[in-house]
Amino acid sequence: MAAREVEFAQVSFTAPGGHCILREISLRAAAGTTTALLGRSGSGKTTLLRAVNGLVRPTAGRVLVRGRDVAAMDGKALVSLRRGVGYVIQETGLFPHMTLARNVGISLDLAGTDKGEAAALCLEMLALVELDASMATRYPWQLSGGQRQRAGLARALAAEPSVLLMDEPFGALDPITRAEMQTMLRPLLKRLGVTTILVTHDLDEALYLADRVVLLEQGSVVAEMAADEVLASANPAMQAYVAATTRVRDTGPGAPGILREPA
Ligand SMILES: Nc1ncnc2c1ncn2[C@@H]1O[C@H](COP(=O)(O)OP(=O)(O)OP(=O)(O)O)[C@@H](O)[C@H]1O
Repeated sequence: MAAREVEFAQVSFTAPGGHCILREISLRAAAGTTTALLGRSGSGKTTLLRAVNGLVRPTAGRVLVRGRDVAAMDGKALVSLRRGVGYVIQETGLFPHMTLARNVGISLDLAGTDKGEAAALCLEMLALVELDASMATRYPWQLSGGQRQRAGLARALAAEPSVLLMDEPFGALDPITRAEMQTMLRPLLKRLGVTTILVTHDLDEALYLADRVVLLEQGSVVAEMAADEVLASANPAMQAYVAATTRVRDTGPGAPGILREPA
C-alpha cells in the first residue's frame, strides 16, 4: 500500500464559542496523490486544510503528516513541518514590497541556501510555473492575477515540500486563465510527486486535478471516492452536489451540450 503522507484520524474542531466546525473526520491521502475537498461555503474545508500545517489545532483526534502528529509539535518542530508543507491561497500572500525573486526565494533564505544557488533556484521555479525569467525583478502589483498565482505556487514549491495545501488557488481568476493554470498544474503535481490537498468550489477543477474527492457537509465527510467515480456515484450527497453545481455536462458521444437546469 502507498505511504500515507497525510492522515486525519477522528479529527474534530470546536471553536472557542462552542461552534462545532469539524466532526470526527477520518481521511488518508497517499503520497503523491491529489485530494480535492468540496462542499458548500462554511462546511469546514479551509479549517480542515489548516489543521495540516498546524494553523488549526484539533480539539480531538490527530492529524499525522508522514506519521508525525502535528498537534504534538512544539514551535521548532512546527517551523520545520511548515517548511515541508507548501501553502497556496487565493490571495497569494506574496509580500508586496519584495520582487518576485525575493518572494520566491524567501524560503531558501530562511533555509540558509547560498545566495547564488538561491537565485538560480528561483529562476528554475519561475520556469516550472511557466513564468518568464524577466518577471523576477517585478513586484507583485506589476503582475496579472494569473501571474501572481503562478508566483505564489513557485514560492510554495521552492522549499521542495512533500505536501502542498491549496485553498481555492484559482478562485479569483477568469475562466480562461483558470483553465490555463489547471493545465499547467496537473502534470506539474504528478511530476513533482507532491501530496496535494486542494480546496475548491469548482467540481470540474476537482475532477481534472484530483485523484480522490471528499465532500464535506457541516463539518462531516459525507462522501469520499476516486475522482473518476464522482459523476456516476450512487452516494446521495455526491449526487445532490453534482446536480446542484452542474448546468452543462457532456454525458457522452452525441450529447447535445445544451444548457439544462440542475435537477
Ligand atoms: N477560529 C474560528 N472560530 C470560530 N468559527 C470559525 C473559526 N474558523 C472557522 N470558523 C467557522 O467554521 C465554519 C467553517 O469555516 P471554513 O472556512 O472552514 O469553511 P469553508 O468550507 O472553507 O468555507 P468557504 O468555502 O466559504 O471558504 C464557518 O462557519 C466559519 O465561520
